[in-house]
Amino acid sequence: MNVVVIGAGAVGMLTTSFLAEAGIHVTVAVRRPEQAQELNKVGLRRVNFDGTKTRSKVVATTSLSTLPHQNLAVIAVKYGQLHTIYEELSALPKDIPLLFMQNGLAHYEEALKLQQETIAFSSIAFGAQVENNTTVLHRGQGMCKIAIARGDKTLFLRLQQMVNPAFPITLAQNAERMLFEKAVLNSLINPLTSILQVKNGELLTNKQTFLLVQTLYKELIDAFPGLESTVPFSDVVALCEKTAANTSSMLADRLNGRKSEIDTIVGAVLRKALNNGHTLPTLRTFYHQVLAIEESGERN
Ligand SMILES: NC(=O)C1=CN([C@@H]2O[C@H](COP(=O)(O)OP(=O)(O)OC[C@H]3O[C@@H](n4cnc5c(N)ncnc54)[C@H](OP(=O)(O)O)[C@@H]3O)[C@@H](O)[C@H]2O)C=CC1
Ligand SMILES: CC(C)(CO)C(=O)C(=O)O
Repeated sequence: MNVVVIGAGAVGMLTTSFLAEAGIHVTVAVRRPEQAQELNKVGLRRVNFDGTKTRSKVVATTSLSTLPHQNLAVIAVKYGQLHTIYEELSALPKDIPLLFMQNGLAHYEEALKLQQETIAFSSIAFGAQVENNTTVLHRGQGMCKIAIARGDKTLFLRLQQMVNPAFPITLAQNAERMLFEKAVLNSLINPLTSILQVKNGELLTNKQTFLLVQTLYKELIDAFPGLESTVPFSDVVALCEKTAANTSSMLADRLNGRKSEIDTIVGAVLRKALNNGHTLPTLRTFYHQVLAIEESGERN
């Protein structure tokens, strides 16, 4: 099987590493020539939770259009970078399934406008952190849920059987609902970790942050009837525990002076709640705090 992964950041490198380990021929499409050169020269290194290292041989390119036919394209750039690749994605053959790995909700409608026959989305409950151009840290084992919004699921069933138990894949039914539930989890974790500059695990171990997570959760379940049964509080705790050592993607953005995904994650949840007549004052405060930090242009 030939798979191209677009974007060799935290999620892209981790996914590439596990796919390559399963015997899949993976090409990574990156935007910086120096990253492509390094990956082609030394391969991709994954540091596992126990400190062991796994090295995979991958092919890296900066040109998506010159690739031979692929069985799947995995899109692992951030939401804010998607607009830079939509044109290239539309130029890919219609029969190449596309798998979008972003957190948040805004990409859902946009991706479905592409011409490809099979469009799938994922909801990731693992942690990944970039160490350098060729090294990724696996920072918490968790499920990669895939939901096929349109098209054929055969390829994803094959993928599910091929990969490593350390990178479990499960198929979900309703892509939009799956993304919403993940956006709720991210709304509980990401803004707080970014504002307070703490790793995910500290949200549980610090009594004050735990209280804030509980307050946010209460607000969310009041606004969305039924949410308590599909995203029980125990899932929030489990995600923080499993990714305890991870720097959330929103904190990673802050530390690297990049614009975060606050609007596609928290902004989207706030807008949905407002449609139900709920303003979510605590979450709204954190939303504006993250935006204010970004607007200040701070550099760490
Ligand atoms: N990190 C995590 O633990 C988790 C992240 N997620 C989600 O996964 C998605 C990806 O996040 P993450 O991996 O952390 O982000 P990163 O910033 O680590 O990676 C994004 C990568 O995309 C690359 N990129 C940007 N534009 C292009 C382009 N035009 N062509 C090729 N590559 C490009 C960037 O390249 P460059 O290095 O050159 O800037 C960067 O390497 C996000 O939506 C995030 O919310 C979900 C769960 C966990
Ligand atoms: C799974 C989790 C919470 C891992 O940190 C994540 O989705 C993120 O960082 O964006």
